[in-house]
Amino acid sequence: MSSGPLLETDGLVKEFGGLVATDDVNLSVESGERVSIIGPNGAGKSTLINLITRRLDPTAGDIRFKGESIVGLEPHQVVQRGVSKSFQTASIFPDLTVRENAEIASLAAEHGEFGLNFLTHRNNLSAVHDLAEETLDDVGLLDRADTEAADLPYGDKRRLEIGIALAADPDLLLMDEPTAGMSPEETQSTVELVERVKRERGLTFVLVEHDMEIVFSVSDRIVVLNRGQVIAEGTPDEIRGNPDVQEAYLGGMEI
Ligand SMILES: Nc1ncnc2c1ncn2[C@@H]1O[C@H](COP(=O)(O)OP(=O)(O)OP(=O)(O)O)[C@@H](O)[C@H]1O
Repeated sequence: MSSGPLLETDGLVKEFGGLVATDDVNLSVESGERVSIIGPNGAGKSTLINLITRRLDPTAGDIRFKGESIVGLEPHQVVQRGVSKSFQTASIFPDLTVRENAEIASLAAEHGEFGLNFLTHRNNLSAVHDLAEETLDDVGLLDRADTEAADLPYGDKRRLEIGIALAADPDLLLMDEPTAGMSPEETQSTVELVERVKRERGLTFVLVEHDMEIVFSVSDRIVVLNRGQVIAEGTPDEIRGNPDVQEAYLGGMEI
């Protein structure tokens, strides 16, 4: 394992037809760092995340995790290397209980493409059980462990999604708009959850988020994308007053 950044993109480009969604992005995330990616609609934030998780193939450039290129890997292999993604993905199995969902997530990270054979053995795998239990406790769902996931209220489902991502015990957690569609109360409790996990697990994360209050409260560093390019990066204080950032958001939100 190298002593360089945990995650590094090098000249990363993604084109869709004639549209350049990611334009020569050089992103670097140190272990233990919390980085938020912001930018107006269509700036390329989700594309960048999907490139890192290998849901999309880059047109050019490289992505290194722990010093090794991951561009040739399948999505599940990236998870096994230690990258988890939460939100905006249908990661929950609705017919299974909350606990089973968390256990499957830890199994999947351990074993890669999982099959039913792992499910039948899950009760013997105490490490998997313990990690799932600990994770449900972290996300405040332990008392609902035996509930079918489909029966959870919306906010709890989103917490379970975080739990599923954490149950893989990731070195890097990617979060794409964790509070989208949430009520103010659910948003508040998700922010508290992210802050607690940040504190207790010392997790490295990359967050895509429109809500500036959240971004400014949880980030060590903010990277601003506009039309696929990084136009600014810095601490929350540096970004708040940056004229290029204000310009990119003109007509959009005040930050
Ligand atoms: N699969 C795709 N095929 C074609 N164009 C795409 C595809 N995915 C994204 N795009 C385009 O790439 C650009 C960047 O989109 P992306 O979703 O990454 O932006 P974003 O910053 O996440 O936006 P938002 O804040 O609205 O979610 C947009 O112009 C979008 O229309």
